[in-house]
Amino acid sequence: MAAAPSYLASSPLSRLAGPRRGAAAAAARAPAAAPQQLRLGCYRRRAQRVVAMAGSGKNGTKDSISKLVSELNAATLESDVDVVVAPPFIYIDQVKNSLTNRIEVSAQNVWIGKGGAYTGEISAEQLVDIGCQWVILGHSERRNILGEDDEFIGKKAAYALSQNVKVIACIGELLEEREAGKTFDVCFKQLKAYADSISNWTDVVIAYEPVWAIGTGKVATPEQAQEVHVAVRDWFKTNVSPDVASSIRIIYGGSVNAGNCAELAKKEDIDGFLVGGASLKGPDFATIVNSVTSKKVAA
Ligand SMILES: O=C(CO)COP(=O)(O)O
Repeated sequence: MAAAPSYLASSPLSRLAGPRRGAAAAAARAPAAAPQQLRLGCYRRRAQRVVAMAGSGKNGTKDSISKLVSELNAATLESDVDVVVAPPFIYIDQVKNSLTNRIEVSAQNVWIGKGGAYTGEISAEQLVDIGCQWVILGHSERRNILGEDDEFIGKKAAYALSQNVKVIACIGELLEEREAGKTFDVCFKQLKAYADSISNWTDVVIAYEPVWAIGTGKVATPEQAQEVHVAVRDWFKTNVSPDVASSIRIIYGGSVNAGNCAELAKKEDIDGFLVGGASLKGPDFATIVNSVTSKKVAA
C-alpha cells in the first residue's frame, strides 16, 4: 500500500476533512476549522437509458440532517434515477439509520489503502462496515485546498473500488486554466491519472466540475458542459475502450439548482448532477433528481 505523501502526512490539514464552497477563496483563507458539508449525488444509469443524480448541501448538524433526511424520505423520486447522498463522515451513521434504502450513501473522502495507523483517516473497509456504498474522490477542494495530487487520487479510487466501494471521480479546471484554453488538457491529465490505477470502470461515475462554477452561482452553460462531457467520452473511447466510453456516466457539478437543471439535463452527455448548495432543500434536490429522468430527457 502506498504511504501518505509527505506533504499530507506532515500537514495539520491531514487531520481535517473539511471542504468549503469556493476553492480559490477558501484556499486563501486557510481552512482551519472548516466543517464538512453534506453532499448529495445523482447520475444516469447510461446503459439502461436511465438517469441518476448527485447533490450536496451546506454544513450539516444533527438537526439539519434530520430535517433533510425527512424531506428526502418524503420526496417522490423517479425510479430510473440513482440517488446518492454524501454526508460528512460523522453523520453517515445517522443518515444510514434514518434514510430510505431508495437512496444510497457516499463518503466525501477515504484513505488511500488498507486501514492501519493513519490517525484521522477513514478506510474503505470502515465505509463498507458502516454500509456506505460510495465515495467522492478528487473533488476540487481536496485537490486545491488539501493538496491531493492526481496520482494520489487515482490510487485512492483504485483501492476503494477493490473494496467494492463505488467511486464518483471528480475532474475539472480552474478559471485561469479555462481562460488559458487548457480545459481539455487539465481534464485529460486528471482522467489519465485515474486510468493509470483503475482497470474496471463499472462502478465509476465521472463528475465534471469546473472549479469556477462550484459554489459561485456561475453555472456552466449547457453547451459548455456538454462540450467537456463529449470530450471526456471521446477520451475514454481513445484511451480506455469504446464500451466504457458509451456506458460510463458523466455528471455535471457547479451551481446546479432547481431552476437550471432541466436545460442542462437535456444535453445528451450530461448523465446527472453533483449538487452542492441546492441540495440543502429536499424539495429542490428532488426537482433536480427528477430533471434527469430518461422520461423527461426523451420528452
Ligand atoms: O461542489 C459541488 C458538489 O460537490 C458543487 O457545489 P455547488 O452546487 O454548491 O456549486
